[in-house]
Amino acid sequence: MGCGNSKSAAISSAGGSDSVRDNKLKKSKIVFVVGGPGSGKGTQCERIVGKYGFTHLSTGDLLRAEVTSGTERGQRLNAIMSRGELVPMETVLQMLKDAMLFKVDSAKGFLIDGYPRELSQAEAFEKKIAIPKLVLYINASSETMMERLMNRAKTSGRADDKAETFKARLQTYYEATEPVVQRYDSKGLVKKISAEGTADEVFKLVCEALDSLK
Ligand SMILES: Nc1ncnc2c1ncn2[C@@H]1O[C@H](COP(=O)(O)OP(=O)(O)OP(=O)(O)O)[C@@H](O)[C@H]1O
Ligand SMILES: Nc1ncnc2c1ncn2[C@H]1C[C@H](O)[C@@H](COP(=O)(O)O)O1
Ligand SMILES: [Mg+2]
Repeated sequence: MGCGNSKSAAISSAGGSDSVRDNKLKKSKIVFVVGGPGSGKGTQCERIVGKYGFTHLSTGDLLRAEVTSGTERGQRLNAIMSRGELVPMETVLQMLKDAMLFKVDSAKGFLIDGYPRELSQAEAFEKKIAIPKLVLYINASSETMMERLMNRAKTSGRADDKAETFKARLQTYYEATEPVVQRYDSKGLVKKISAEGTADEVFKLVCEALDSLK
């Protein structure tokens, strides 16, 4: 895959035994970026990378790369994603961990965009990878998200940028992902960002939240 997230690539990049590499991950600065479909997670992550030099990993991008590679697994994933449903956690967590291991030596911190999307994903990540330092909750109304996605659909080529799929994704988001925000809020880790303004305005709020991390 484009980001080199295969097990062997991860091993040759990070060096050391499995437990040494796992320990490096455990100590890394991890920020979850959570929000509804089209809220602007990817847009803000791009800007954060520019200013803070974090490594951005989007689970949606990792999955789409697998789809593009044309494997049988990619075809199965594509069918699930086109329906607006979540793919099995084992698949996405292994892809994510491999991608993190590949970058662990050079990353100043990780922006994990689109994961966790359900409570079981949060629990598995904490058990197998690390506890996040912060959760950036990118919050926009369903009307704003719909409008943004319908705009993106004109150029994105994404199979899930359709009105019907948006409704399913939104339902998945409210039912499965919002409880994740509540879980981390109760631990004091959530910074809620209003994403209704322009991308520049939202970025200002994001920077305030990230600066509080130092
Ligand atoms: N603050 C903003 N104001 C207006 N448009 C925005 C803003 N932020 C993002 N957009 C636009 O909205 C669309 C969705 O943004 P983006 O792809 O960043 O969302 P996302 O949360 O990553 O979505 P997904 O979950 O579907 O991957 C894009 O076309 C982007 O350019
Ligand atoms: N963490 C995830 N778990 C299950 N499925 C996922 C995850 N991240 C992405 N996906 C699937 C389902 C989403 O609708 C699509 C697109 O993701 P996005 O983050 O919106 O690009 O991929
Ligand atoms: Mg995105």
